[in-house]
Amino acid sequence: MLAEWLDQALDGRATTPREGRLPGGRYRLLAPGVLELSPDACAAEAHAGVLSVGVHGNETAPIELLGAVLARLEAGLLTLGAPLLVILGNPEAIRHGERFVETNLNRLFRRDLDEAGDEPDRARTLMAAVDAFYGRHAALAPLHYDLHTAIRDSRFPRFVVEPFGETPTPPEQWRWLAGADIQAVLHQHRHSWTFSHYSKHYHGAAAFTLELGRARPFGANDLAPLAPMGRLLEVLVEGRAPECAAPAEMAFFRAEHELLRHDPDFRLCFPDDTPNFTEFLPGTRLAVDASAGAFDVGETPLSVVFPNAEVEIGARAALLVVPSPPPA
Ligand SMILES: O=C(O)CCC(=O)N[C@@H](CCC(=O)O)C(=O)O
Ligand SMILES: [Zn+2]
Repeated sequence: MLAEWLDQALDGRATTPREGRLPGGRYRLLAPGVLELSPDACAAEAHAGVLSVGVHGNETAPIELLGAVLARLEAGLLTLGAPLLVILGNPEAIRHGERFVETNLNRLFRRDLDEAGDEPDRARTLMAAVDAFYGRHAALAPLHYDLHTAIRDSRFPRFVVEPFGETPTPPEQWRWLAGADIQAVLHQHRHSWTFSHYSKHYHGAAAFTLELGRARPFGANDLAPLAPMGRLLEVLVEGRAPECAAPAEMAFFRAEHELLRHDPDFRLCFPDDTPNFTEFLPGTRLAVDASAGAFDVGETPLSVVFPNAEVEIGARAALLVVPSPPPA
């Protein structure tokens, strides 16, 4: 049923029963592509976990990875031990194989959102589902992993973005992520209104955007490097303690500056296929924008993450980051 749910959410069918049993608990379909799993009893390490995939429709590896975890649960190889909200972010964009249909869903997660349209409506549905889920499980620590893949290669193929926010990330998260073979962490320096930021900002959740390799179409993903991440998802399903590794095995960065596209003629001054975390030396010209002028690297070298000159006007065209010490 659970693996079918993914297929059905994608092709618009709704033949799956809206609720039923699974090993260790029950499932309930709350909205298209939004499924709550409720255990009969919570295991000792249970969190109230939100697992989202497909917020960008062309990022398919996380959908395959989560689908495999749900299939193992359904087959009785796992036993549900924690409440989970499983979300297929933007089914329409996934059907099109596109990052988004009209506008980038992953910039819309704010309570004062007043835009009209399918993606803003989807953001409102998902925010309401997350609010209700954390409200139902207020006794458990809130957690949100929003799984993505990146447009470009990366010096660190598997990395996480820690959203900006007041709530400190629980230290065990760094050990879990290192244990799941995440290679780098990027601390955001300002509000970004992404889905993971929503859970951290409004609910104090331990929340991350996880970048799990490069975006490829369904069937073209190599899931082997994601096996440790798959194991982390499985222990979250079971409410067990994850494998841990030393946080210092990961490289840490913090965002120093955000390049915004102000003008239709905005351009980046480095090749399109420049991998994430490529470092540029002082004096290097990184961008030219007819409205905002040129941006040159100052006295400190800067590394570029998520470069994309084709974003909407006013949106982030790249993050510029510097190394930072691992958390104490
Ligand atoms: O590879 C890229 O340029 C984009 C990959 C992606 O979708 N990244 C997320 C990061 C969200 C965050 O900053 O937490 C995004 O841009 O939405
Ligand atoms: Zn993405």
